[in-house]
Amino acid sequence: MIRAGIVGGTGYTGVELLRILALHQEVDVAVVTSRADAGVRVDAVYPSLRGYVDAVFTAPDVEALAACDVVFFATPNGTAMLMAEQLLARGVKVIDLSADFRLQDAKEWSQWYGMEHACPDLIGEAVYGLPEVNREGIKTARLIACPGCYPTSVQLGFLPLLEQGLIDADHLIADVKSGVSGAGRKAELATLMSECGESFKAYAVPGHRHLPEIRQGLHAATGKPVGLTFVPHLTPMIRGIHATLYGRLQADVQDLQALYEQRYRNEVFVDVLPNGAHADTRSVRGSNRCQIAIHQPQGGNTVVVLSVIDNLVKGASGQAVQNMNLMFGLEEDLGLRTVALYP
Ligand SMILES: NC(=O)C1=CN([C@@H]2O[C@H](COP(=O)(O)OP(=O)(O)OC[C@H]3O[C@@H](n4cnc5c(N)ncnc54)[C@H](OP(=O)(O)O)[C@@H]3O)[C@@H](O)[C@H]2O)C=CC1
Ligand SMILES: CC(=O)N[C@@H](CCC(=O)OP(=O)(O)O)C(=O)O
Repeated sequence: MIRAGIVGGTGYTGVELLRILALHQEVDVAVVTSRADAGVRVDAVYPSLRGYVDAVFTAPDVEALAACDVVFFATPNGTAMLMAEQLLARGVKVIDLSADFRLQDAKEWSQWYGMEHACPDLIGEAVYGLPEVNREGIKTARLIACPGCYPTSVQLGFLPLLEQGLIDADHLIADVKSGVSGAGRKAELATLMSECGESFKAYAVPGHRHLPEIRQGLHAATGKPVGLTFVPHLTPMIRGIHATLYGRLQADVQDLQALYEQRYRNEVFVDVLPNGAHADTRSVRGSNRCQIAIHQPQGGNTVVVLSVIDNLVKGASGQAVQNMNLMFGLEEDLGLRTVALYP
């Protein structure tokens, strides 16, 4: 059995990791941390896990975590980078759900995240955990930087077109909506029901910290810097990301549908919907799938891609477990064979 540790087990991505790993036949959750709930049983905080997780929250402690085979960081940005080096030195694999190792340029990371990086030397070693792009690198990695939720939906949606050079990479638009669990479990005015319920708004239009991450991934796909307008929105739903992506075709493409089906034909977690479909977040809720629909309105030269994920699953904890499966030579979908909750 793989001994797993979770730092930040009381947060939304932490409890989602617990939900998935509770039924993963190759994993034993050995350590789960919370500073606020140290000493409290996991199933006392989350009764949904009664009978599935027999563990008590402990304060984060490198010695206890070093006894694990793999440690997931489901913590705010700036936390994993303080412990990753020590754990790696002790032979522990690290899967970081936060943004600490996502950007390859430490200076750019500091500008967007407003802090100095604690271990810039490790950034080059980290493998960006998007299996549909980096599967081979993930298999041999010691340190995984899990993609952000918005970046997962946007990259999977744009990749087939950019890899083939079919759209103008200087003028990409990603208009993306997120449910409120994307903001985490901590109390915040903006995510109170009376603030965000019955309402809908864009935010961070001048620049969101996922912009450089998306640009980095799309640059790698197309081989040159991309021009991207990314506008995130907060919607009054709990889970889900809906990305509406726009690109200007610069070549005559016979069959966009076939292009997407071909690109993702071997991807168990990317589902290209039939021609003319409209993807909805409800159909991926609780599952590790990204569903994609492709449109070319009125046969013009603008392509519209709809890409949906559950931010807590394919956008975070499910993708983290997908990465773990690859790192440990397991079947990629072990523990992740779930059908979305509906309605
Ligand atoms: N929510 C989402 O949809 C997604 C989130 N992410 C990223 O995943 C990470 C976790 O997000 P989320 O679960 O939403 O966050 P939450 O705010 O819901 O949970 C954070 C967790 O981290 C713990 N924690 C906070 N500060 C520290 C610290 N300094 N040291 C150790 N533990 C700490 C908290 O417990 P305690 O304070 O008791 O220790 C809590 O368990 C973030 O980096 C987020 O950006 C990525 C993709 C999607
Ligand atoms: C709705 C909402 O508030 N979403 C978050 C996305 C946070 C997130 O998941 O951030 P990382 O992927 O970088 O860790 C935000 O915009 O800050």
